[in-house]
Amino acid sequence: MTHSDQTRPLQSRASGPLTGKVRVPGDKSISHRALILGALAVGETRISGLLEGEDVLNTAKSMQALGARVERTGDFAWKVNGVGVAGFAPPKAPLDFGNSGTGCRLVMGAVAGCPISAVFDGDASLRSRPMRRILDPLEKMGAKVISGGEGGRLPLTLQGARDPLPIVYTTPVASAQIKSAVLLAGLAAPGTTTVIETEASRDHTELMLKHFGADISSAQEGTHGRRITLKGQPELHGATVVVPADPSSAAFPVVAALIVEGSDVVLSDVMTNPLRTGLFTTLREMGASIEESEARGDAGEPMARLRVRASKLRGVEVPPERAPSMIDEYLVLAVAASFAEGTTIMRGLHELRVKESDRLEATAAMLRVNGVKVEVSGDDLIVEGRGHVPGGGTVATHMDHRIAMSALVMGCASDQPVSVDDTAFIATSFPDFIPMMRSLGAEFS
Ligand SMILES: O=C(O)C1=C[C@@H](OP(=O)(O)O)[C@@H](O)[C@H](O)C1
Ligand SMILES: C=C(OP(=O)(O)O)C(=O)O
Repeated sequence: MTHSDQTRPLQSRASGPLTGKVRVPGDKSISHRALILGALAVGETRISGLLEGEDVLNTAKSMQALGARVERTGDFAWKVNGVGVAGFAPPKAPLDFGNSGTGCRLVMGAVAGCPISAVFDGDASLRSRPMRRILDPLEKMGAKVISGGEGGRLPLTLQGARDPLPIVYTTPVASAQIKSAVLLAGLAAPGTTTVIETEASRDHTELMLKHFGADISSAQEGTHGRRITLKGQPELHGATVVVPADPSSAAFPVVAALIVEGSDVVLSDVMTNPLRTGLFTTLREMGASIEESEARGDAGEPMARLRVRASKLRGVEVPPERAPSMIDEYLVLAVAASFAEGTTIMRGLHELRVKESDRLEATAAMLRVNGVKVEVSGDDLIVEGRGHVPGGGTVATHMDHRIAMSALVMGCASDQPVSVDDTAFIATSFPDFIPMMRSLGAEFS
């Protein structure tokens, strides 16, 4: 899906208490993986609660272009009939992943294990993001880059391996996308593919591979790392996947409820995989009232109901080893930190520089233009909280959904309204964000 070129500005102003019960959309990481594994399995996969955001819809289209049958059977309900491991057919046209790093990089891994070539492309944001980190291990496994931009940038043509080799690979940065690309290519290789990460990243690929019948195991490596071992050439069977609500999307109403006085908001079915909940841990350390109940799980992914009540927050120091478990949440944490009393120091954020935008600089700019004192020091972000935010600024979103949503959350409680230049990219991950926030009482106009 190509993104609409029309920009959609919006303003957010302080409202009365936010109240109500909502279910944010399905988890983006799990939605991509359900479609990809469904396409690599034999038989039928049924997915409920799929995120119908642009990023995931682009992955669905790419699976179809590679030969799987992908059908929408109802609201958030999808059916995939797969082609089997290494069974992708050559796509007739370039695969367009729009704004989505996850879709593009995971599908590169899956294509690398098939004897086909495919053109990978995306929007201006995705074209600027590094792909060498994916291509390096895939080339070791036998895939080849036929053509591509500088530093392996999109658009590029990848030729998959006829006889993929299993490898032992240590990821150079904590990245579930790198890990997943290697594991998906490793499905087609004979023998054992091993990925070692010195800091554990989200493990949805491992959990879902197991759910689809792969022989995969994971062991502790050092203090914070993991060693993942996958036996190649399994027969993956179609499965039923229930997608829990996305904690990275829940982050926005959670922070809004914390900073708007008198708020009391309930979020159902939020995924609570510990490799995704660093934001909730940090907010609790800051004094946030976030109560968890109705804990349950499906296919190894835990979920719970969260009740969030407005809270007085204080500044904290966030250690660098927590970064992988909240990598997409620092923008909205910086908003919470702006409303806290005292300094919040977030350490080890180098990976934020290579997301949909340079999120380290973009977050600092979002705060600065709204009167918050903030500093970027190397890879650290330092926010001086003063208990209130002046607001009054216009935030540049840089084709980045999470900047747009964070800025709108900031405006929910700032002294003056906060404007954003473009909300269009919110549709990549949280298409109902604006109406859902309004249903809780937010004033967006
Ligand atoms: O694997 C995934 O689903 C994701 C991994 C993370 O990226 P990295 O692997 O680049 O850290 C995260 O930022 C992204 O939103 C989703
Ligand atoms: C970084 C993100 O996604 P992706 O890498 O898939 O574009 C995100 O959703 O914040």
